[in-house]
Amino acid sequence: MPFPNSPFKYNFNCDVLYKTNDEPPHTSIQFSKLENTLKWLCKFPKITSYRINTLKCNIDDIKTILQGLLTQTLGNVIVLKIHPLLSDVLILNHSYENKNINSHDKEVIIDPDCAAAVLRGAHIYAPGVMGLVSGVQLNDKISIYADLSKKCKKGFQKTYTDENKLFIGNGLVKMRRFELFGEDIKPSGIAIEVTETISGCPPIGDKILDDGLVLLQNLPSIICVKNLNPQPGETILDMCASPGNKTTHIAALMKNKGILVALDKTLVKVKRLLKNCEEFDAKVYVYQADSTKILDDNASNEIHEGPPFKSESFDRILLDAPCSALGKRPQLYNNTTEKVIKSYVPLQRKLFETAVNLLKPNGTLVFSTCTITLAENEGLIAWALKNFSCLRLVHQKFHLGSHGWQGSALNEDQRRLVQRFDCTDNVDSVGFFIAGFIKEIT
Ligand SMILES: C[S@@+](CC[C@H](N)C(=O)[O-])C[C@H]1O[C@@H](n2cnc3c(N)ncnc32)[C@H](O)[C@@H]1O
Repeated sequence: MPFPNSPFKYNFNCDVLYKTNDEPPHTSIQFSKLENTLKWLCKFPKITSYRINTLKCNIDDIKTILQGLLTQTLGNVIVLKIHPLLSDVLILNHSYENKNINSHDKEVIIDPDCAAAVLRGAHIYAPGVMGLVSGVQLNDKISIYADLSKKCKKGFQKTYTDENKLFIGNGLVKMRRFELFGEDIKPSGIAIEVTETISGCPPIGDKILDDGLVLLQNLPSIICVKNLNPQPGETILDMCASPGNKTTHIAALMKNKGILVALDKTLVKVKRLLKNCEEFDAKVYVYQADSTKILDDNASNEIHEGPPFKSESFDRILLDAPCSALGKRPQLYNNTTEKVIKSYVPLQRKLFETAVNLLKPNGTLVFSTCTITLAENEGLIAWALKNFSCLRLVHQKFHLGSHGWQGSALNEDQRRLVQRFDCTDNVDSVGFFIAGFIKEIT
């Protein structure tokens, strides 16, 4: 099948992307804009970025190791560079697409989420495998197909003939059928080692992730923390922190000096956050908490002892809010609904209000989401500016995205201060939004 034009299973009114929850429906939405956005969501980014953990290593050493790995895997095709503006980031441009790679007779069928990870450089882990033709042996060459209908039954053993089967690359078999499928079998580990994909992204992602030296992290996420601008010795709060990709970056920029508190609502996510902080040698005070309920002016505990906290406790706060997460790329299958997409704004407003109260005068608040809807981004910022007169929207030093969308939510000047990563920017990364505020001294 040709590459898909939309990740969404259900059609929804495009207003859900292009208007705030408070506005009446637009009449003038350009449908070509929607079409471009949906196509862009399905496509893989042409850039891969790695953040180096400066608490444990230096970028030149890691560049040499990674370039060695790349050369070993692909020859000298791809050159790794230090990002011109971000001294702790290595980037790979793989702007060619491997359209002409040949397929093999044997095939493996994987689910769409696993396929999206493969297109970004991951190998295929056992849980992502849906079907594998019978008779394959270890190290057989095999072609990889994504099941975009999500109809393939686990353990399927013939050639899959569904019309929504998408060829995404080739690999080598590392697990056989009896190791993958069966009533009592809960397989783990790499099932297929990917050798080439249609995205051109080199399959080295997983090999470097284990030891807390390097993180495969999208540029907008990195820029978000750079704009928070954490300083050694400060008191900083990461309100929605798990898995900790931004927390560990904040700790590195603070050089582990000061107080960094990271919270998440869910216990399993807190455990993951703790593990990552440990792996990255990041000094972080981690707690399980609902960040809408962490403000209490009668609190008598020290900040590093965890919530609740008094008003004006923190120099800087990151609110990387729970959101509809529509910015992930590539996205090959998404069964979300209009109702779910619209459900995040009330929670984001509560979290935001708590953040404003917890911020010291002159403190910095960064709000971000990994989604593209107007309501959760420009709409939320317009609401914040209307309700918190102490807040001033500020210029972001690292501004690589495009400006905010036109529409009733923000005026021209305000739109220039927020940054949006979507199909209108020059970065070609994932969908993301960042706004930075200073709390004025009143
Ligand atoms: C976008 S993710 C955060 C990603 C993280 N900042 C990173 O870069 O690795 C949002 C997180 O918010 C958490 N969350 C949702 N509601 C919350 C609440 N009321 N209080 C605290 N955390 C919450 C979710 O469990 C989820 O882990």
